[in-house]
Amino acid sequence: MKPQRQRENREKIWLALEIGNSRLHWALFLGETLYSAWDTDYLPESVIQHLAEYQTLDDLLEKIFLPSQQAESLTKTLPLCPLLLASVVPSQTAIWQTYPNTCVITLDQIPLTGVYPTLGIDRALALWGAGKAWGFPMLVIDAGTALTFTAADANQCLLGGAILPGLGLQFATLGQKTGQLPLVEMHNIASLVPRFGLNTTEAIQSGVIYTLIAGIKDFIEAWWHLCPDGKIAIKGGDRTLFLNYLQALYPEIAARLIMESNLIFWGMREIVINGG
Ligand SMILES: Nc1ncnc2c1ncn2[C@@H]1O[C@H](COP(=O)(O)OP(=O)(O)OP(=O)(O)O)[C@@H](O)[C@H]1O
Ligand SMILES: CC(C)(CO)[C@@H](O)C(=O)NCCC(=O)O
Ligand SMILES: [K+]
Repeated sequence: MKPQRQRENREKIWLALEIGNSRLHWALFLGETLYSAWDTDYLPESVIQHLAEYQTLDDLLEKIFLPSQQAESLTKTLPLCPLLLASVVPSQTAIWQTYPNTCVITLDQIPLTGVYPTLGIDRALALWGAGKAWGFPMLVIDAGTALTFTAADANQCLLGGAILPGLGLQFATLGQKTGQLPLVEMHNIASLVPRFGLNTTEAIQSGVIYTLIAGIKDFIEAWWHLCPDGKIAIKGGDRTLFLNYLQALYPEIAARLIMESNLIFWGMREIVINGG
């Protein structure tokens, strides 16, 4: 085992951080290899400002909650490693720039053509990562805080996409902006909810989930109309739930979906390794 450890240690170690609207998404890379990926809540500003004081990557990872057995002695004596940052939350970007070895990814580093200036870096990176891994034309569905569709043609040119409130936001909005609707969540619901709900919670779950699934199906059909051989990758915190529903309701669509939570990290790796 020892020779392998030595070989790995010679690979460049770097951290990738994607700041989403709900939480932080992390990956630890050894050269081109994604060694570990995990999510955390946002860190308080006071903690981030002190991260620079940690002397080794081990100390840093402990602070950002990497399941400790994975960090192991691999990182014990290494100095703080480069942090590659992609963020769709400007206030958080500013905080993380206080970490000494940070490089913020911007749209101009991604070789997609036809992008518009305010396109989210998460959408661009996920599309680039998916297209580089599985080929273009590619449609990425991000089942995150916002639900997004982002597509590129065979020439790696952005076709565009769509943005709507994601599953959690739809429940939250109903709970917060009405007088008597409860805050509903979808966690731990293994089976399909009934289409015609006979209580308030079931009615909200049905309304949100079945219209979201219908919307996803409609975008996918429009995509295949445009690009019959177009690929589709799905990511984001609600991807499994959506995939389960699609498998039950539209198995022929589900069978063609590529499910991959790390698309943004594949996009970042392309930029680190190949400069795009
Ligand atoms: N542990 C969790 N914490 C927060 N959201 C979760 C969790 N597990 C599943 N989810 C679901 O994930 C969704 C948020 O997705 P995700 O974490 O991908 O969003 P995000 O932080 O905005 O990231 P991104 O911007 O990369 O999409 C919520 O709608 C929620 O229902
Ligand atoms: C749509 C979100 C919130 C999805 O995370 C993000 O990509 C973003 O803030 N985008 C900017 C607007 C755009 O992509 O057109
Ligand atoms: K999001």
